[in-house]
Amino acid sequence: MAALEELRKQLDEIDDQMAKLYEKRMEVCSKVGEYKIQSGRKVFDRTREKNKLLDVASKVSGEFNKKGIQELYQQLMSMSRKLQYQQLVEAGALGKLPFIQVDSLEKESARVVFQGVEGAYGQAAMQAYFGENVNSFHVRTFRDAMEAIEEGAADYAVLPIENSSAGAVNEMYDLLDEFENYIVAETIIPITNTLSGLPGADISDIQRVYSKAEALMQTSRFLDEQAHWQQISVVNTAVAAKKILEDQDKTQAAVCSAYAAKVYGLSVLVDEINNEPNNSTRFIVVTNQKIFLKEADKISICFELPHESGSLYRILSHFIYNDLSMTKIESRPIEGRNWEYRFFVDFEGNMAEPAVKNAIRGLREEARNLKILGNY
Ligand SMILES: C=C(O[C@@H]1C=C(C(=O)O)C=C[C@H]1O)C(=O)O
Repeated sequence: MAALEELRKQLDEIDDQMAKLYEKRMEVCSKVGEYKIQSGRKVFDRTREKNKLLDVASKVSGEFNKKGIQELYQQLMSMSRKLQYQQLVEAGALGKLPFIQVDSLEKESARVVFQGVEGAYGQAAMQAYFGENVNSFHVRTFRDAMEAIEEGAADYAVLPIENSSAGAVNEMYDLLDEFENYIVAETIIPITNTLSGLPGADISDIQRVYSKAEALMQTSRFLDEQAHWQQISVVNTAVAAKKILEDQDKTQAAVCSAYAAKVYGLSVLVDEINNEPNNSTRFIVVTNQKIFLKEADKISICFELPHESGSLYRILSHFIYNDLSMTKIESRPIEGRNWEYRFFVDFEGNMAEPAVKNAIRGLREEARNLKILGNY
């Protein structure tokens, strides 16, 4: 016991020195920051940091210590950069915001596009955000919707980005990177499947059930209880509902939303037949203008990283040191570059806040092809 106390005393003495040296180092870094503000030089100097890591590693012995001191210095230099970015913010040297702040969106006169057909969940999400009387049209694919926005054929698109049980809609992430369109809002709607049939039909009449394959799977427990029901897959839940109306056959039913049932004049025979209750989908509202709402509190970005050990760690440190809470991270393969990835990160904040400006500044310097997908 006495030996431990003695050793800890030694550690305390060393740490006293280290703390003083840390403070001294940061003071010098702050002078470097002032110099950079005056001279307009960039905060991050990749070559200098690389050399510094080699230099400190050469001053200690053994692989374990070489790695350890490099890790320590990566952290020290990251903190030094954070301090300098803060100085830049305080000196007002961060320039204009990359997006224009608006008080509200012009919802009434807007023309909005969704993917699918009448009665699709995308339409329900659109109406949840823009109201039932919205001026809208629909297109066949997500890409068609993104093109309609880019060309200006529509002011906004409402598109799914994530389902609570099935996860990310991968194609949307790729399209957000590819197109110069931006997220301005999001809306979450419950995805509650029903069994719907012709008015007057009874559940005992049913012999065939139509729906999209995913919806048949999401409701498999309910459907499989009726062993004699034939399950038939069609392209869309709303298409299934439409078929029931057109065929006028009481033995047929659709697995679709209550909304699609309403659109095609069907009766809900059994409500909420999902295996998983609380199944919901998050939809984003996309436009071709770089705007954000005053009360926006979430930012989505994407970036690529150099193939180096620690590069993701260094990027993520910008969130930590600016006290920003990261809410989501996804990665997608980069087309044409096997086993390289583009990262998509959501974090809390508004672009007008200094901490966010600070983080974006740092991220832009250190990540490749940083793109701000929107603040909403
Ligand atoms: C302090 C500087 O700024 C940054 C931080 C460094 C450090 O803490 O040693 C090194 C290079 C820069 O990325 C500098 O440019 O010297």
